[in-house]
Amino acid sequence: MTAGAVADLLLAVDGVTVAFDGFKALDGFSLTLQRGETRVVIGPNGAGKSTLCDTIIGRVRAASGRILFRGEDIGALPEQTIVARGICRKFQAPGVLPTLSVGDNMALAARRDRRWWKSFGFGIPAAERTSVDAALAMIGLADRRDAPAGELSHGEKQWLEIGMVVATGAELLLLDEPTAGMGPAETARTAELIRSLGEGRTVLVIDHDMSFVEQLAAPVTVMHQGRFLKQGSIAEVRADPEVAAVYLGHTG
Ligand SMILES: Nc1ncnc2c1ncn2[C@@H]1O[C@H](COP(=O)(O)OP(=O)(O)OP(=O)(O)O)[C@@H](O)[C@H]1O
Repeated sequence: MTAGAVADLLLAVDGVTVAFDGFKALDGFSLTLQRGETRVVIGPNGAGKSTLCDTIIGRVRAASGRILFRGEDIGALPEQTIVARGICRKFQAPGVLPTLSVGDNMALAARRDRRWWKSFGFGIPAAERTSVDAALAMIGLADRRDAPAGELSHGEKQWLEIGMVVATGAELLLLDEPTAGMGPAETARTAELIRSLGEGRTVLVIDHDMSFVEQLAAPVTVMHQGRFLKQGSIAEVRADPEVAAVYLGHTG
């Protein structure tokens, strides 16, 4: 690895093992992410993808191995501290507050001062308003700003939540099955949205919808039984017989 590559290294999952009652959900798993990279992690059910996200964000503890974010070991930090350092996770199910407006959901996510309940209702700082406006425009919901978030379609709620993850200002975004429950048109729009996140963000996407993964046009890491199996373009992993045997063969 060159000196530049080391300087641009944002996340290193280094030989991480996570055991649940002796069962290894992650088994010496390693992965590195460069700043500005979008990476897709795929693998069959139970491969350990969600456990990987849980471990990065501090919800699950590794029995061994290290997780380095910006070169610092975050493996023992509480989830809140990890989030404050710049990692944000979007879960499969949308977690927007349905009675609040689309704009207010976004404003909450954008608040740097987490004591929002003290200041909410007294207006939001100009810088945060700008990031709220930018995030609403990015997800294509600027004209729904005043609508209660509960009135959005399933896909729109997922996009709002992706926008909220972006509005937090986190440098590393973990997107866990962002197309769950979506049809083809919404899936295509989601791929476009994630591609538009561009250079400024580092994004780790977990999914097993192969048409979505193809549309993301990002490097793919394949997991199997908690272990690293392969890495490459979607075309490369699709053509790999070992991958086909454990995963693609099952999905057609
Ligand atoms: N809290 C837990 N306690 C016990 N076993 C768990 C726990 N969490 C996950 N596992 C097991 O660890 C393995 C990996 O699960 P994980 O959810 O990470 O896989 P996944 O690749 O995300 O699967 P899916 O695609 O089905 O979401 C599975 O066998 C699962 O049953």
